[in-house]
Amino acid sequence: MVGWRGMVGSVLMQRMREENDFALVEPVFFTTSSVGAAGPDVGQGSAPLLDATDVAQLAKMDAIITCQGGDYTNEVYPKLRAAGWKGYWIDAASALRMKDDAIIILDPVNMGVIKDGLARGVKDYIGGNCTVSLMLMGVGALFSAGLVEWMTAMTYQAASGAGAQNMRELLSQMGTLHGVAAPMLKDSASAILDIDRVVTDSLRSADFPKKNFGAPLAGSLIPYIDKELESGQSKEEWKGQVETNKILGRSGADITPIDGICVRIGAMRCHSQALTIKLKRDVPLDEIESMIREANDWVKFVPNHREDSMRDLTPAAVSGSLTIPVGRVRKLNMGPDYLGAFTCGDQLLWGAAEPLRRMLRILVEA
Ligand SMILES: NC(=O)C1=CN([C@@H]2O[C@H](COP(=O)(O)OP(=O)(O)OC[C@H]3O[C@@H](n4cnc5c(N)ncnc54)[C@H](OP(=O)(O)O)[C@@H]3O)[C@@H](O)[C@H]2O)C=CC1
Ligand SMILES: N[C@@H](CC(=O)OP(=O)(O)O)C(=O)O
Repeated sequence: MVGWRGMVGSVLMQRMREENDFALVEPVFFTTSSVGAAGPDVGQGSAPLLDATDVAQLAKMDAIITCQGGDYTNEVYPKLRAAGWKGYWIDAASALRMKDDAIIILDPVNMGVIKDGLARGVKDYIGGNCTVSLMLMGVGALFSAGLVEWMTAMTYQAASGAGAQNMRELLSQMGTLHGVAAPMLKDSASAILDIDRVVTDSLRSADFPKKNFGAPLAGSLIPYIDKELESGQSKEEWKGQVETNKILGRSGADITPIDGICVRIGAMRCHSQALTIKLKRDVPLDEIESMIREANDWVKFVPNHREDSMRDLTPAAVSGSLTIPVGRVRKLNMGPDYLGAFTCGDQLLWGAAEPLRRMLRILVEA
């Protein structure tokens, strides 16, 4: 295990402990920074941490799970394969995702693709982009049933997707804004436009804490995630179509067009998405509801009512859980084959750590 103490890695460790996964394997812990320090005790005693760049040590492993990030993958993976290592590489980073002989893992949606990969001797199993995985956990059944002609996903992505430092910075920004307004908030007679003015001045001030995001997020939003591409899409937006189709095992003429605009908002660790789905035919809403409900054990269909939506379809309700609520499901004004939906999910769980630990189980149980 590499990258086990970072943010994604810590969630992975927590889930593996909860599910007693460590009892099934002989875990060996690596580090890029603290070689020789005591490794975690996951029920088999603690051993000194090994060097995560030592190819000879890594090559002794049957499988490597890494949450260390794309730079690490790009540095170490080619050396390991060049040294003849034939083990399984399970990775949270995007670096190898679109490689021809890599499978993007989301087993409740694409177990068939994973099993086919194992049978063909594929050795690289990579976690998908968080928004893509969370969307497919919610409405993947409609894709699998061949009902989707195209889809747009307009996202509302949490600070955690940008990293641990960004979660801290979001809270610092919130604190700063509250700080400038606090004296006036205490005075119930103060004018709301005066409060708004000091808050806006603070958002625009050079001192506002934005080193990590590069822009205010609290009290604002950031309509761009990941790198800029020549297509006009951000890289996060580009991933929507290529990764969804790859997860579903579709290529060439079978590809379903997907596009949208990805936006960072001030949630902590849950990504939300507003979906517009062009159906290939007019499917009754009760059939759509059944398909979504029955797709997997984690999806939760939320009736399209105000109270249910406010209670169950929010980052506050979902954070820290594996539940994927799908709600606001209704036919849009454009016609009976246009479906609207809203979904939300913890991007550190189904969006990052959970598919990795489940892949390890699939290997152990194969
Ligand atoms: N953030 C996200 O939402 C998602 C991230 N990913 C992928 O996972 C990768 C890892 O992301 P993330 O977990 O956010 O990265 P982190 O920055 O939290 O952790 C990465 C590494 O930093 C090192 N590190 C140094 N100082 C500390 C410290 N004080 N506490 C913990 N770790 C420390 C650890 O390596 P060491 O022990 O070797 O020092 C750790 O494994 C990303 O690069 C991305 O590719 C994938 C999906 C979602
Ligand atoms: N890009 C995602 C997080 C992430 O790590 O995605 P990917 O695994 O595709 O690089 C976000 O910022 O919310």
